[in-house]
Amino acid sequence: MKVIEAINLNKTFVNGKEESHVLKDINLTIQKGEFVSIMGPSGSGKSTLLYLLGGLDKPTGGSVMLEDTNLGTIKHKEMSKLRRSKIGFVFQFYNLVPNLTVEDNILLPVILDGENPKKYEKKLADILDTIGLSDKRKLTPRELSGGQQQRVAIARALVFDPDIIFLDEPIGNLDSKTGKEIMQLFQKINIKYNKTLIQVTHSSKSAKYGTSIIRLVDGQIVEHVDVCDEDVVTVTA
Ligand SMILES: Nc1ncnc2c1ncn2[C@@H]1O[C@H](COP(=O)(O)OP(=O)(O)OP(=O)(O)O)[C@@H](O)[C@H]1O
Repeated sequence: MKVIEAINLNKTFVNGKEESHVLKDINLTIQKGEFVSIMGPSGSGKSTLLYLLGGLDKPTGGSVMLEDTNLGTIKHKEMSKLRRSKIGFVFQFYNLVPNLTVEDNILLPVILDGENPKKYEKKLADILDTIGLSDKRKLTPRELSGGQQQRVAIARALVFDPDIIFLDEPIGNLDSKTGKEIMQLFQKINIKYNKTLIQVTHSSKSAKYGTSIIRLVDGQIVEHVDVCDEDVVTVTA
């Protein structure tokens, strides 16, 4: 089943008199359950593409369809609703609130949404178990390692049980051992929970935890290929 489709997608930034045409006629389809890695040289438009696919920015031409919804024309209020119910984001820097506990950071989207966090107690316990931080729920981010902080950010992205999770260089700030553990967690989320994941990465090692690779060069897709079976890093969940 198709979850995201980009049709003749273009993005041009205008700074004064200067125009930079960053994405050029991108056409792509992402299927449910895919774990896609967007790769390419610095400045090729990877993050721009991720933000357009996730509805964080609007195209200047063409469209992004999330199932039946056109993200370019959707109203602000509907987009906020969609973000809560269907889409999660994890960034390179964890963006946690320093003086809130692990559990309050995870439940922040629920609290901001005006919902009763008590209703999410079971969900919270399950997510803490998935990310392996059940015993750290009362700590604050400064009492955690970088990898643990990223796990909390992942948990926060999972709280509304989104279908699609967007990852912008999610292990870019971590050492290689911790990065590997986080990639294994994403693979578990992809396989065990059947979530669609889309990540921007510079690392071909981390791309191998996924199912396909999109290569961007100068704002154009030059390749969208499956990760070869022999290359896939398989984790026993
Ligand atoms: N808001 C903006 N205004 C103007 N130009 C922008 C804006 N955002 C991105 N760009 C430009 O678009 C181009 C692509 O940026 P983008 O961040 O998508 O690339 P990237 O492939 O993710 O790069 P990197 O690997 O270095 O993070 C760059 O030249 C950047 O300067």
